[in-house]
Amino acid sequence: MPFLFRKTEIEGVMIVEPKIFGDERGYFYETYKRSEFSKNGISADLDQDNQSFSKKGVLRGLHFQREPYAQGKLVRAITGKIFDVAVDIREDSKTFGRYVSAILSGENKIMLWIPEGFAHGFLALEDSIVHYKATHEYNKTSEGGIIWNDPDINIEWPMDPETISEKDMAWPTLREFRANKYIK
Ligand SMILES: Cc1cn([C@H]2C[C@H](O)[C@@H](COP(=O)(O)OP(=O)(O)O[C@H]3O[C@H](C)C(=O)[C@H](O)[C@H]3O)O2)c(=O)[nH]c1=O
Repeated sequence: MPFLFRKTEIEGVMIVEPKIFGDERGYFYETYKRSEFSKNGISADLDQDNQSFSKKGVLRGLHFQREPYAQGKLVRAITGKIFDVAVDIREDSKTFGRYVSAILSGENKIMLWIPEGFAHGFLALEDSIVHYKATHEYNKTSEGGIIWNDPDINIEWPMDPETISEKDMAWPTLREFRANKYIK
């Protein structure tokens, strides 16, 4: 079994633990396998790969793309350590506005699967290189965001962020986002 899939407290969000093959040279492991992921209900249509480097203390997010460009994401830290967060913004979800967090690191090699309909962000607990696969390609005009310290979501970040982009500081709260969505 090359992967162990574990459910989380939010329907659809999965922790994925790869099987690491270590030997005297180092290690090898599969980071994605269409057949295994599809069997476990994870989309096979991963259209884009991303990689970003974040210095310790950088917070990126909380981002999403609106339909029909909503992105499911398979996130992992290649090096360093991040506090990864997925916020359920699926209007009809019983866990709307709730979040799941996971520590992803080069050391633990754990991946987080985040389905479409979530806002995603992370805080770099160390200098970190993050790689993620996404189910739709980047579509700038459909980009949206929620402010990282939304009081209703109340994410318990493990440390205060040191660097947040101007764009990320300007996102609305989830409550404001929902209200604006219904203003025609
Ligand atoms: C996301 C993206 C960005 N870009 C360009 C646009 C900007 O000129 C530059 C930096 O983009 P941005 O500041 O949005 O990068 P992040 O803050 O890391 O955004 C990501 O952060 C959180 C954690 C996510 O989950 C999203 O995938 C993504 O929004 O890369 C592209 O060319 N393609 C892309 O797919």
